[in-house]
Amino acid sequence: MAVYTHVSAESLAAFLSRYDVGALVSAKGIAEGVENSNYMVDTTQGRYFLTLYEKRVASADLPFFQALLDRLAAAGCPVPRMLPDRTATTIQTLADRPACLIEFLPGVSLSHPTPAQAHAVGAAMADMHAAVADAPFARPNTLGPADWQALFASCADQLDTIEPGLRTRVDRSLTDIVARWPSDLPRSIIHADLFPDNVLMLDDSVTGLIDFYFACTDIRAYDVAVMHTSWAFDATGRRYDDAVGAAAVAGYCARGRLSDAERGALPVLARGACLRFLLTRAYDWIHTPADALVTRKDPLAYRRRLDAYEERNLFA
Ligand SMILES: Nc1ncnc2c1ncn2[C@@H]1O[C@H](COP(=O)(O)OP(=O)(O)OP(=O)(O)O)[C@@H](O)[C@H]1O
Ligand SMILES: N[C@@H](CCO)C(=O)O
Repeated sequence: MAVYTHVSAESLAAFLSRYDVGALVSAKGIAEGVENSNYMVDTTQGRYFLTLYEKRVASADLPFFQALLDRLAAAGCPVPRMLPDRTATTIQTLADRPACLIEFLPGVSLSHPTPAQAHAVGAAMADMHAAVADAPFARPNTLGPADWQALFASCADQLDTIEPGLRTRVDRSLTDIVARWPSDLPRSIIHADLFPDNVLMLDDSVTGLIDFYFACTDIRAYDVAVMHTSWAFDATGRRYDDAVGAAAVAGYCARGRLSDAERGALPVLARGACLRFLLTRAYDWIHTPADALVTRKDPLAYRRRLDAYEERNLFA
């Protein structure tokens, strides 16, 4: 359960009193998620989402996320805006953490998406990219290829405790992927983490794109690759669903465009995505304190995906 920071009812009521959102009725820690502490907050006027930002979100980046969400919402993308209080302050401090009150969106995250649902998500990603095409703000990717070596070094000694041979396995792919990483593909602001648990859906419609806290300026097709790695496999990374993977890419191309060069790069971009999530999951696996109320995500689910992308071209 991702509640690292506990907020007392008294401090939450005082926090809410800065907003025109009514009075606190109830608040519940949200079990999903591993990065931040999240609460679903009900007031006398409605339902809101409260996020306290933890380790991987730098408070200096919050104005970027706020501007991005405002821009996407203005363009009609289904994203939750960060709400301003009565003094127009959006980024607050609560329980010694940066914190924001956020719009609550309807929908549920899928565990077993169908091709039609994956198609809808691909299309929503293309709309998102179009909405930020000329955005006047940017953020570097702090979990891109230039960072993987340091991330690897920070957990290399313990990787074999997760699975014998994992250190050598990761090292081999890391060197090869970084050497092949494309440098000339179109870049834009990307979500960089559009997993099924970061998309809310009702039937085949996308009702929410959430969790933009890894959004950054990077290779646009990398976003498509991240989506493919997370939507086209089951949670364990053992079972690949070609129809779902193909539908996600087709949905993207129905509303956006992938050049031949972007398409040709998808296999190496997907391998890079696998490495990124394998490494952050491994880091968390090793460093999450035993008493943290969080379910650690399995790094091996991404080692298996990495194997699959290295065995054959899943975009052919
Ligand atoms: N604005 C929102 N409206 C409704 N539900 C939301 C909203 N934001 C998040 N949720 C719900 O809360 C869950 C956790 O949120 P989120 O994914 O942002 O957490 P996180 O800790 O940043 O996690 P992770 O990076 O692991 O995905 C989501 O899976 C979703 O069910
Ligand atoms: N979506 C990521 C968590 C954010 O880094 C994962 O499933 O590993």
